[in-house]
Amino acid sequence: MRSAKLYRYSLPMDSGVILRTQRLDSREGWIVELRDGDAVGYGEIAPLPEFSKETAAEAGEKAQALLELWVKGEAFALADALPSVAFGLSMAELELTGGLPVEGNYLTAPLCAGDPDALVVALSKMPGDKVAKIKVGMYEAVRDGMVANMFIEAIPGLRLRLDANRQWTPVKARQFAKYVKPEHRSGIAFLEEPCMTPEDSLAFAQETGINIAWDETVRDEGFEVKVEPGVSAIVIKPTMVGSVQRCMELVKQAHEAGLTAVISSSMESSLGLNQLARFAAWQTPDVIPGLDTMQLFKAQLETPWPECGLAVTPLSDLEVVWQE
Ligand SMILES: O=C(O)CCC(=O)c1ccccc1C(=O)O
Ligand SMILES: [Mg+2]
Repeated sequence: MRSAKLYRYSLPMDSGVILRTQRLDSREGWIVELRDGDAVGYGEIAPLPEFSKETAAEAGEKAQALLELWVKGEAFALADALPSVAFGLSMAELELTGGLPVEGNYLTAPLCAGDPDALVVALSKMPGDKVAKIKVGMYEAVRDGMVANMFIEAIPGLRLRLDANRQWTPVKARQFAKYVKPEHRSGIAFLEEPCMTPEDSLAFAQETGINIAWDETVRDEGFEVKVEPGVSAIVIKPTMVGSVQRCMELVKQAHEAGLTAVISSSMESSLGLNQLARFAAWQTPDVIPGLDTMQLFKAQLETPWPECGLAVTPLSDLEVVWQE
């Protein structure tokens, strides 16, 4: 006997969270609960404003329509579903059927969105390989270059991930590269999406010897994983990419092409983030995932994130918007 519930959540965010042009005061999304006999599975559907194409309202409506069919015994038709809906429903089904291993990789790459000193502290506590992620492209490219240099010099063995979110013109990208000493360039594991177009980013990688990674490009129409000079990784954000099956296919293609696949957050709640940590441990066991986004929240949801002291709202406190 199948049954399902759709919960609505709204979680307060840290006051400084800015997404592209807008401040994000609260994170809005849906949790699906699937039941079949004694088995239960959860999934999170939370389009990210300014990044996802769909809104939370649209995703909620589509999810409900698919859930209505599912409780009647039909399979989820996810091929044309909105990415966030495809991800949440497929994840809930995977958990329901016992397909998602319990063990997670909670050793995420510390994310620096502002204070470099906080990052030095986080890195000094990090066991094993030291990997960190820094957002660039928001201020002067020259400053970004100096910050990258400084970290690589200060922390031996650091593998730095940088992310410009397509902010630079080729000229600005070159200004950045000029300030990263040639002997330090290999300390940059990759720079995500330096330029506005993939063509300019590829040219930048070849010109500078700095490896790049695709993130936004992975979600572009017609994207295919391929071997390209200067490209070392693809970043997979399941909420923006789609079903777990599609994400697994991308991981497999990346590995076949000799690329690193990095599972990364779209600022899911602690419930979704925990599932991503489990997904990452399973699908990309040798790679540190990009999941350091709990620091952007002021509350957790249902499943606590390790070592996060924020209060946890249980699912039972949420509004159930639909159930059958
Ligand atoms: O990838 C990570 O390490 C953290 C997540 C992250 O940077 C991110 C989170 C939400 C939206 C966009 C991005 C991004 O990679 O640009
Ligand atoms: Mg990115």
